[in-house]
Amino acid sequence: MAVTLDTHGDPCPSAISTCEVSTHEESHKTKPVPATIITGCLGAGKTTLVHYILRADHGMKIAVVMNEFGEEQGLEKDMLFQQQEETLFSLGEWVELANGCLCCSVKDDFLRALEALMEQRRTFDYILIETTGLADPGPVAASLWTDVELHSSICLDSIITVVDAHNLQKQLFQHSPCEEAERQIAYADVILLNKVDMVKTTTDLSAVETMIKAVNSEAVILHTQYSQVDIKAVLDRGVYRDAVWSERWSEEGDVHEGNSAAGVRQSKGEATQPDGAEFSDAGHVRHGGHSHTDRAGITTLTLRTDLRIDLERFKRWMEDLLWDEGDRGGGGATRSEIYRIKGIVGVTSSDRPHLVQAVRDLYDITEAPYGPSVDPALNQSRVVLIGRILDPLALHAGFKQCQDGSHL
Ligand SMILES: Nc1nc2c(ncn2[C@@H]2O[C@H](COP(=O)(O)OP(=O)(O)OP(=O)(O)O)[C@@H](O)[C@H]2O)c(=O)[nH]1
Repeated sequence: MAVTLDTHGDPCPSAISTCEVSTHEESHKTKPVPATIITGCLGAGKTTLVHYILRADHGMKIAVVMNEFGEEQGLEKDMLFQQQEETLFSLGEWVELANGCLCCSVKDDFLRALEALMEQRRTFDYILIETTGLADPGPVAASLWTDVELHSSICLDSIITVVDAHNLQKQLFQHSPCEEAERQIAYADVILLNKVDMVKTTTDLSAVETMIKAVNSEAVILHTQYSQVDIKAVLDRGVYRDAVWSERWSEEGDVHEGNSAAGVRQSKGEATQPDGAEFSDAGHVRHGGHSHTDRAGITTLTLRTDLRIDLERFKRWMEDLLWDEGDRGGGGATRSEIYRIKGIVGVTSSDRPHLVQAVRDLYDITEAPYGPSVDPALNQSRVVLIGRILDPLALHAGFKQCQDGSHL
């Protein structure tokens, strides 16, 4: 179906097709496949939600499109499969998009990936699109509508924003806010107010809810722990089935190419740090530098080693990174700000890989229950740091001090 565009380039409401969830028995050729966008700040619980949906008993095969920062590529999938005893029964396809945020620099890749995915449409009934924590969901949603080819085969179902109840206040108001937190809330049809277990009092929780409502009073707000939610609340909501969506987005000025706030911010943030630095440390720490520089100056740095990690030293290093407010790693004003850490590390005390997670000041290191994986890539420890003012030399040096002499 061709999309009729109005004078602003927005599809006319009358041109929007309806969609229903298809099943294997029904024709995959004719019905558009519903797609839900899952967005939310770094570490809010988006992947936890994707995993939860993949394990749930909804009878659908799900294709997952995951947008990660370049050097994170493969890590989420490895972490997922380290934690699952069996293949996830509802996983249809898994697509990863790296090297940027799909709301801006990988938008073309995103559309191409969706087109390629649709060639496999018999293998799934539903699409989940997980954005990076820094994505603006507006352009992502808009591109699902404005791509003529895709529009006939995929229909946007809803936008789910996962909010970290423990960190929202910092993300919205502190000196280094998650720039997109507000937009992600603004676009949400459903907000999972997640990590409620980490909020001490009901008064604190109400305050967080008030902050959300100040940005978006229309969205359905659901309180969750580990993103556990009634599946019907997040899949096949059909929010955009009859939605007059163009009014909403044209008012916010996001759909027009070359005129969007996202486009302006994208150019501002490029190359704020030197890229591609290669580090060699007796052949063990093999790669450094970073790949993606975010619009807000947020970068990623991947640390790798094929030496085993001393867990106690590693924990101390993490605590220094996450908790030390003092003069560490370059000192004073240039101190790194770490928002998110993910990793898989081989440790001296166990043959199983350990999964590392940190969100701002909280971290968690757990032994993988079903490892070690046969994946040769896991003969290497990988720790991905996402933050601002990352100092590669200081961080590599700190990571090196956690390493033991023995190889993985
Ligand atoms: N205490 C607590 N921890 C949670 C909850 N939900 C998720 N987590 C933990 O928070 C960490 C981050 O969760 P993820 O699902 O990876 O977050 P994400 O939004 O996908 O993170 P990015 O992809 O980096 O933006 C993990 O260690 C989760 O186990 C929750 O409700 N309570």
